[in-house]
Amino acid sequence: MAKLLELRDLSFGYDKDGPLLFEHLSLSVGTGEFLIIKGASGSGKSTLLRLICRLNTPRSGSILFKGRNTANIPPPELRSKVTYVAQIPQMIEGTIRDNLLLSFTFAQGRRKAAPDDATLERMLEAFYLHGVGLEQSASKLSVGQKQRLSIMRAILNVPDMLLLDEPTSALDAESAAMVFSIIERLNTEEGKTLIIVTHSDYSPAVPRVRKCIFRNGNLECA
Ligand SMILES: Nc1ncnc2c1ncn2[C@@H]1O[C@H](COP(=O)(O)OP(=O)(O)OP(=O)(O)O)[C@@H](O)[C@H]1O
Repeated sequence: MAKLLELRDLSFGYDKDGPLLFEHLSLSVGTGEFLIIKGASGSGKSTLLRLICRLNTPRSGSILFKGRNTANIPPPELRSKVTYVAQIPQMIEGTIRDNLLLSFTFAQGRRKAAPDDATLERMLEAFYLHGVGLEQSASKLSVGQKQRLSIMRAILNVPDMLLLDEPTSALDAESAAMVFSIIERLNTEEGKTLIIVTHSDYSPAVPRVRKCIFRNGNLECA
């Protein structure tokens, strides 16, 4: 199986000279894998996702994406291939269309064709955002609606890998099931590699799932 992502002997702590949150952490993720990461609150799950997309910098060790050290990949380029969806959805001031097409306003995103309104509207329906118009202000949406929009925005970016941090934490059971089914299709039909942090009992119905637990600074994967 081709390695897409490799964490090698990674150590990280928030304060330069302070204690380490984890050390000697290694992980290999193959193309098309579906990783679920669980672990107690504060164990370091979000930090790990943030390290992978260069929102944090390791104290030591390296992260390789397609064999390249991510320290040498400019963040916009890396994030167009490895897209992170934060636990607390972030919207820019503007319409829902502005937010969905955000990546296409940057040089990296302009290389891809921006989807038209009809495509965006079909996607809003698929994400149970019926009645939400593209011209509407994004700031007036509920947290659960923003959470779904931020996942849509990440998918529109057409990354190789999606890092989803508790993607359904603000959703009711029905909406959560719908988001998970979309995520599973991305994996099984489009071959996207996924790493999902979740506290839910979610167990995906996909063939290449791997479950990991973050515990005492170690990532234990089945
Ligand atoms: N910006 C920061 N500065 C300093 N410490 C931080 C920062 N962000 C997180 N931490 C600390 O690092 C540890 C790991 O945080 P992280 O958010 O990665 O945990 P988590 O496993 O994702 O938790 P949760 O399940 O509650 O989201 C926690 O002790 C947290 O307080």
